[in-house]
Amino acid sequence: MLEDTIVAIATPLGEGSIGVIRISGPGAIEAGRKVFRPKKNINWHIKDNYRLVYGYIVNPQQEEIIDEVLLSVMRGPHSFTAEDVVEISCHGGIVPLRRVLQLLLRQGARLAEPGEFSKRAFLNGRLDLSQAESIIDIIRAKTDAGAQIAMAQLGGSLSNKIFTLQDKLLSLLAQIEAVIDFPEEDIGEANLQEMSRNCSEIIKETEQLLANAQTGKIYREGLQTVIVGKPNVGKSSLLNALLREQRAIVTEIPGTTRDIIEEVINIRGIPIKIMDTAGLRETRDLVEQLGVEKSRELLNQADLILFVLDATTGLSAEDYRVLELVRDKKVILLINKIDVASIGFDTEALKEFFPKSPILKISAKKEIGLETLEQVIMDLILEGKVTSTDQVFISNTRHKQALERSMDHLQEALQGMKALVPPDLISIDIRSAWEILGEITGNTVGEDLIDRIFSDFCIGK
Ligand SMILES: Nc1nc2c(c(=O)[nH]1)N(C=O)[C@@H](CNc1ccc(C(=O)N[C@@H](CCC(=O)O)C(=O)O)cc1)CN2
Ligand SMILES: Nc1nc2c(ncn2[C@@H]2O[C@H](COP(=O)(O)OP(=O)(O)OP(=O)(O)O)[C@@H](O)[C@H]2O)c(=O)[nH]1
Ligand SMILES: [Mg+2]
Repeated sequence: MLEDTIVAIATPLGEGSIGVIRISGPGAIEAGRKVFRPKKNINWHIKDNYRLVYGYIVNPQQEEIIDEVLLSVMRGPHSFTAEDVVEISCHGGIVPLRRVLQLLLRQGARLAEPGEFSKRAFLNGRLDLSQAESIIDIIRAKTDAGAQIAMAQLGGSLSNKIFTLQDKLLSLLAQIEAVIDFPEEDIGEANLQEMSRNCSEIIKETEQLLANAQTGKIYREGLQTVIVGKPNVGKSSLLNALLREQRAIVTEIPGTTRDIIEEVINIRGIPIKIMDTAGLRETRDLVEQLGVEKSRELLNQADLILFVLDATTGLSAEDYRVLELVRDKKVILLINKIDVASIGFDTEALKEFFPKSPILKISAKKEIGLETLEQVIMDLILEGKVTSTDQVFISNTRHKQALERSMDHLQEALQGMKALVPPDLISIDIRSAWEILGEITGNTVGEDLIDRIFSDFCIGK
């Protein structure tokens, strides 16, 4: 157990109906006792946890009433941090909260670092690392589905999966160690086959987890969508139409947009981060050049490209140059300005270039075809999969990378078995795979990583 007592304002600073201050640690109850005057005389050492008591926060030196509050005591280990916790619900304004906080700091509590309550819950074994990380995902969830996935993770869905994989790795390791311990016994063919089978099984399960990582990430972080195309095709008009707001400047002059304009829209529950970019072309204008450069960089990180073409001009060499840049991306081709289009657009040529990409005819200006576009975006994101949010989702890049590294070792081990590599070498890979999986739940991580993860949390969390 940690020795010091921490305190923080747990609710956002601003005008609210109530604001909560949370104290945790061995001195929490003592600190609370010194500043709280219950309205009715109660025995402070009440045994019933979770009782809400009405009273006042009083500056003990001056007998000055600072706020009218409700206070609760949660004795460790039956609390969020597994330590003694006191919560004070004040009136939700900056001044009462700050004054109560100051008062508690004078009683020997220290200001909590960001994420320190959750970190204590982790260090005290109430939550593992992936569960603790899910808390921040719940807070930052942008949609219902995102929150649901994070809640499942808080419930231990991912941890359980990882523990199962780790168990299987340990069994495999035991098999291999047996061979190492008794080197005189040849690794029989049957034995070897079973080890390979078990290893392949674990690889398959890891693959399955990784397979939905992309969808998980989208639910968690939203979909990075970039609108691209040559100048003047109507990219900014499209952004405005999707936002239903005149956000970006639209003119008939090619090269209007220079900076990246970023907004989030909500398409049927999935957060879509839409970025309007400078039209891609060779240019002598320095400012425009920088914009073009930024657009190109953005393309690499994009999950989805909305490629805008101009129906009034038809396909040009310039279009092809830009199309070339997004060849290996998820692309939706939009033929814009169909409200005035006179030229027949050669969609066959486009289809050849992008056989898998949907082609839609729209008018950003007249708002034609936008609903279809939203539907197509949804279909493309979910890839026709009916995603039920109760499967185990990998949504966090840290978890995904750990799985991938673990996978590398598993592949190496499997190859080793097939190539009759000495078993002690194979066991090193299996051990590494096991250890890396432990980074997800936190049973094999260093202090540095733990500090880094929790410092990303908000203050008071
Ligand atoms: N006021 C308040 N609301 C809150 C929190 C909090 O700390 N304070 N939470 C914080 O983020 C979340 C709730 N999380 C919590 C998780 C565990 C325990 C807890 O006391 N667990 C004990 C007792 C369980 C039981 O009664 O069975 C335990 O696990 O031993 C409390 C809150 C959201 N709402
Ligand atoms: N008729 C018609 N005109 C459109 C449509 N969409 C855009 N325009 C016009 O096309 C011109 C360019 O529109 P923008 O949205 O600024 O084009 P852009 O692709 O953002 O241009 P840059 O920022 O310069 O790359 C403007 O005059 C728009 O009004 C459309 O669907 N129909
Ligand atoms: Mg523009």
